[in-house]
Amino acid sequence: MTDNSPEINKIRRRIDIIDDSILDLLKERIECAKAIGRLKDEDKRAKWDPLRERQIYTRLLENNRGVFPEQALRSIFHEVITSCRLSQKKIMVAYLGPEATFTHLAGVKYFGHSADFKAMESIDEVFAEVEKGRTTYGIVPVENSIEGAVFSTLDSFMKYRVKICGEVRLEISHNLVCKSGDIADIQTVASHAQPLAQCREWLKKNLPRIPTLPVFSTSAAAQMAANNPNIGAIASSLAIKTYELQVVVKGIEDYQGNTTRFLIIGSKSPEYSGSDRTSLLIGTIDRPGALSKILTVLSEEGINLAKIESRPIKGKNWQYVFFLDMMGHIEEERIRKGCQRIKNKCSYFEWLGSYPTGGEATSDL
Ligand SMILES: O=C(O)C(=O)C[C@]1(C(=O)O)C=C[C@@H](O)C=C1
Repeated sequence: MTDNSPEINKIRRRIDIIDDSILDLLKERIECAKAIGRLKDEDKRAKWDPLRERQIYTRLLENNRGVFPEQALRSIFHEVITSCRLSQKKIMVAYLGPEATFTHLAGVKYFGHSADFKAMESIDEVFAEVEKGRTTYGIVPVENSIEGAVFSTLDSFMKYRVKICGEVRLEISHNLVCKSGDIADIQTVASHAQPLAQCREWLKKNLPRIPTLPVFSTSAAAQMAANNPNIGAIASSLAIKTYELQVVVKGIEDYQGNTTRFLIIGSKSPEYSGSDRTSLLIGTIDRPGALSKILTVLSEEGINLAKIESRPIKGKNWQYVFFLDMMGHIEEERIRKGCQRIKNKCSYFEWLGSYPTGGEATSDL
């Protein structure tokens, strides 16, 4: 028992009353959300309303006027709103497992702690799970700021019928871990191919004679390290706790600000939110200048192209598809018109979805 001054005890009683009021208000809020959920059911309307959610954050941050730490305020209301949304409709999210991968971390960041998560063994299986309707959503990595595109994700869009529903950015820091925490015990470094590539220079300099072993996820590597004292793993901070490992060296990535962008996939894209991205998958007609004609449409319609990526079509040598990301929502006239004009100039056209932009990358959870 600490011996507190009467002043401290008085303020603590005040804090207890405030916490109880916050809890009462949270209970009242979730009941309101459930009531809206029932009304939306009657009208067969989507539960998720990204525009309304964005308005809530904007209003609260404005009213806060910088008093409560902004990032913390966002995180608190993110948990509150996702929990209210989940009270209207339970969701299950498939992710590239096992537990504690960076994709799992990104999923928790996006959907909050109240969602149910299901670990899959490959990106392909995450897509299959969503397409078959066995989970409401899936989350997959799509690009890294250092290594570029995640090809298996792009290729899966050609194979499965799913829609993009959202995006989330996570700043990634890699840790070298092993069972003892002693670098001298490490005879092999295991990880997913991307983290191994992102730490290539560090490994070459600090562990020059130690072979690397690519495995299907950072968590699989962490699991191997937990079972074998001579295996080091490059893994997330969540994996250290989950698999009871010791940190050898923190932050071994070759470049700072290493950020991965993840996509949320589902059966239906959300409505206009006021700050959206639209993704397309197109095949161009094999004619000189075909791609430049498409880019001209974008500039004529005043559409901002955020990204373009090409992928070879499997089984058709030297033929390519393009993944295009543009700023705006398909419900906006200029995007709808731009897409229609692009469609007329393509051999293949698929709208992959329009969804709220992910904002700043953060590593906090
Ligand atoms: O306002 C609504 O439409 C709600 O369903 C409530 C609520 C919320 O908790 O504030 C929950 C889900 C929606 O995505 C938006 C907001």
